[in-house]
Amino acid sequence: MIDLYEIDGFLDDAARAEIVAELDRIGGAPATVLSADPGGRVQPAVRKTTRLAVSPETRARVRDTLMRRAAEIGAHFGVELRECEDPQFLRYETGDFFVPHQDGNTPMVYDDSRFRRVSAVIFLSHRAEQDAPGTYGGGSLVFHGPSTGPPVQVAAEGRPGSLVTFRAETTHEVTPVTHGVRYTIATWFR
Ligand SMILES: O=C(O)CCC(=O)C(=O)O
Ligand SMILES: [Fe+2]
Repeated sequence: MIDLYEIDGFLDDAARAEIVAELDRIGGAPATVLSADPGGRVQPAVRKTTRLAVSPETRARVRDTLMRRAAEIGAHFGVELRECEDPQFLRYETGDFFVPHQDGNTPMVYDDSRFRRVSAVIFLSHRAEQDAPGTYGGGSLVFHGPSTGPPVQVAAEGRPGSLVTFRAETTHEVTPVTHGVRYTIATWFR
């Protein structure tokens, strides 16, 4: 079973629109992209997305909103969540993706990610089959069931302003974006 805990309207529409406007502004200025390589792309075979450097106020605002729901989210997963990492603001353009991976709490990797208990993704953009301004296509956040069982795949609804949380060891991917720009915020509760 894939255990997802979703909160619709996690960000109200005014807050969501303000964040999108800020991301649109930053997205046009490649110099502000946080990344090791000059193009702002990391490990292109694994992941193609851009992390945007938003203002400290916006980061703090999103983090506060997340922490206000930490007890509720932790109760769902039966774990105590004390803190969350600095939220990452992600921009996926046409062709961008993130291959199946786990965010943490997995025996495969022994690094700081092992302290991640619950992953959280906030959806900011409108999804639409047809290419229309302000929408994106493709870019589904798809969860995969345990490799020991029959193949199970579940896609998040991804309504704008909604939050989806899942155990950090749950395998998930973002399928390639086919048109438009997809913005999400990702963070991890510990
Ligand atoms: O953008 C998303 O929907 C998910 C991002 C993700 O999986 C990650 O940053 O680890
Ligand atoms: Fe992830």
